[in-house]
Amino acid sequence: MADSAQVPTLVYLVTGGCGFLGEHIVRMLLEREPRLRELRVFDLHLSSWLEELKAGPVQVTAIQGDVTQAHEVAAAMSGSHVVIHTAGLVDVFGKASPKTIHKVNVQGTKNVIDACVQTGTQYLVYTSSMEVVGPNIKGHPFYRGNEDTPYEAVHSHPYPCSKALAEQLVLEANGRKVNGGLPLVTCALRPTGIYGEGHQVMRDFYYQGLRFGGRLFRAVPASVEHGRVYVGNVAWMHILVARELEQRAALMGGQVYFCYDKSPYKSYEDFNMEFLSPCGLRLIGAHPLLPYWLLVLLATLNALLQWLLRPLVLYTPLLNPYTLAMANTTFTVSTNKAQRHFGYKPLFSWEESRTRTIQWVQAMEGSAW
Ligand SMILES: NC(=O)c1ccc[n+]([C@@H]2O[C@H](COP(=O)([O-])OP(=O)(O)OC[C@H]3O[C@@H](n4cnc5c(N)ncnc54)[C@H](O)[C@@H]3O)[C@@H](O)[C@H]2O)c1
Ligand SMILES: CC(C)CCC[C@@H](C)[C@H]1CC[C@H]2[C@@H]3[C@H](O)C=C4C[C@@H](O)CC[C@]4(C)[C@H]3CC[C@]12C
Repeated sequence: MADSAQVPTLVYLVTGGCGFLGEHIVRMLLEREPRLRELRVFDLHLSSWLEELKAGPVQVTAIQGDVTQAHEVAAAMSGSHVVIHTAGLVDVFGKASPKTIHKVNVQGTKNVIDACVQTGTQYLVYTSSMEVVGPNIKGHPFYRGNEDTPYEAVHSHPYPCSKALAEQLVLEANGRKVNGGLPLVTCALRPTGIYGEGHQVMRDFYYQGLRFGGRLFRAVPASVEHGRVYVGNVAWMHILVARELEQRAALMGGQVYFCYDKSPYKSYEDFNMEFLSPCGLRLIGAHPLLPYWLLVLLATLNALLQWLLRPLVLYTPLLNPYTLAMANTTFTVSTNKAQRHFGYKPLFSWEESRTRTIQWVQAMEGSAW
């Protein structure tokens, strides 16, 4: 990569750049990567906010494309120095078929790697997921673990299976020769549950609360800790990794990093209430209102209904056996690997992350605020 602080020379491509995380990465790159000459935003669905970014000093190129189409990926990537591959099908609710999830997340990632090789793009940052590790199907807790903590990573759900396979492809591709003879340098970032402005599941919980007269009902014990990380800090980690991969290729190439910040360890619901309480919602119950066996029954019923109704309508409630197991299994990380390897420190404090997220909820349409 060229090294001039004055003359912007670099071309970045962000796949999935119009998604929840992708938008934060795109906006932050424009604000905080002075070496950027062109930013290519590749997504299946292009958002209208991209237009306003085109007025800035960096050339922003919007590319409507599909990662499952190898030729579209290669055409978009030609001449780029760095690719941040964040496009993915995030589905644990049964909206898409297992085959589609595999195609987008695994074949899509393979196409990105092949396009790097074909076009000579040397640096690849992949957005993986904590789910590559767990929670596993046995519900084993992962308590304040790090990248080296032993854990039996066994999955059955299509989403974590696809993320694990894709991550493996990315890590194995490290060191492959790209067009021109230089080695490909790859690494994978594993966010825990991301929150912040634009988070769809938070939006769903908020509207569900409004429908129940400003109340949400506790379903998960407060003692179960669920790892969460602010979207701005996840975006910042991607930008730092992309920036440092060249200089620290030997150290960082082929590595995985959990995404972390100072967000507190809490249960999924208690954590959400950090934002939803100041917006007028209440979480009812110090303990789960329904016994666990009944929740399992309801989740199973939902899964059955989803299957029965599939020919007529897509029924995709938040509660299903997989989401229940996720919310009920402690999974938290405690690590400083990203700081040691590339100097990461969270850009946003917990207080800033919280304030920004609250302001976003308060600005939502139909807000009780
Ligand atoms: N949201 C989380 O809590 C979380 C946690 C860990 C990891 N991740 C990972 O982060 C990445 C981004 O997730 P997100 O929450 O922003 O999801 P998102 O759905 O908001 O964004 C994904 C983007 O990818 C695009 N996309 C989907 N299929 C595509 C295709 N075939 N071709 C091109 N673009 C396509 C979508 O249009 C969307 O803009 C994903 O890879 C996901 O696995 C998310
Ligand atoms: C008991 C129910 C009422 C509560 C349901 C909550 C459920 C919708 C939440 C709980 C945990 C959430 C997942 C977790 O934060 C991590 C990830 C990893 C990421 O790669 C994609 C999103 C995902 C699966 C979250 C989805 C929503 C979950 C399952």
